[in-house]
Amino acid sequence: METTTTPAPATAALTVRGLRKSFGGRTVLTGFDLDVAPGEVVALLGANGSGKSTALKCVVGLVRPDEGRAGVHGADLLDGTRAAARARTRVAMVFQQIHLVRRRSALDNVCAGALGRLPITRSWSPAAFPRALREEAMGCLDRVGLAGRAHERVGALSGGQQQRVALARALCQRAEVLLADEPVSALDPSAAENVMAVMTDLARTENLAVAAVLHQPELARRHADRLVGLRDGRIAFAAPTAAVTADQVSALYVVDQEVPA
Ligand SMILES: Nc1ncnc2c1ncn2[C@@H]1O[C@H](COP(=O)(O)OP(=O)(O)OP(=O)(O)O)[C@@H](O)[C@H]1O
Repeated sequence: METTTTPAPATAALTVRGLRKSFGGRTVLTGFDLDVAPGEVVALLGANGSGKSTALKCVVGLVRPDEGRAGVHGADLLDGTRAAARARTRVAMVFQQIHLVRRRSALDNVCAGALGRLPITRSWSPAAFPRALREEAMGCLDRVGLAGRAHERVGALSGGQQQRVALARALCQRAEVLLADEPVSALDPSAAENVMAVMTDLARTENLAVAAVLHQPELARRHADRLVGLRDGRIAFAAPTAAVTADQVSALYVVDQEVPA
């Protein structure tokens, strides 16, 4: 398959270069580059097993890449130093399976987004969250349209609302980069559209750089500024959304197509 790429944005918040990862001798990701500018939404597309999640997990250190670099505004994320660990707090991750504490309130969960920047003695106790933080968290919930549900248990909220709480938590983390791994795959079409709209709005208004793995190409077309297509662990295309053809997207999902070595 022909690979097409366009130049990276001039000032990227997230810069990824040359990621490679193998599991048990099998290369599942190679030559992975990505740039995401502040306020930009980039969608990662590709068939099951094409390496999308591995790419995002490498960026935040959940998976250790064999090769490659990643940085946020020039600060290295992966060099193993304490500075890199600090830099990783500038990157938030939202998953398909929502990682919230269901028995805690939405507000407490959003406050928890700030744990990485609070003194280490703070415990996971709502009473320990400073008033200023609770006010900030309330503002974050307001940004995703859930201020009115702040004191409800997360477990009582719908999947779409929970995903919006997860986005509010990322805001409270004061993240500059948001990586979302299939954030709407478990949602019905209307909730998926709503969560994508909230995420895109946050990118624009909070200057967040967003990279999202999506399984719905049409949703990606409606919300993303650029599309990155992965096939068999390699980038097949990376271009502004309008420049990517339907055939290029379809080719990502063709099962038995021969791929040049
Ligand atoms: N921890 C692991 N150990 C071994 N193999 C793994 C591991 N994580 C991922 N893989 C393999 O790496 C390949 C890429 O997986 P990855 O989850 O990145 O794909 P994906 O594009 O996100 O797929 P999906 O859309 O199904 O989530 C797959 O073949 C997968 O089985």
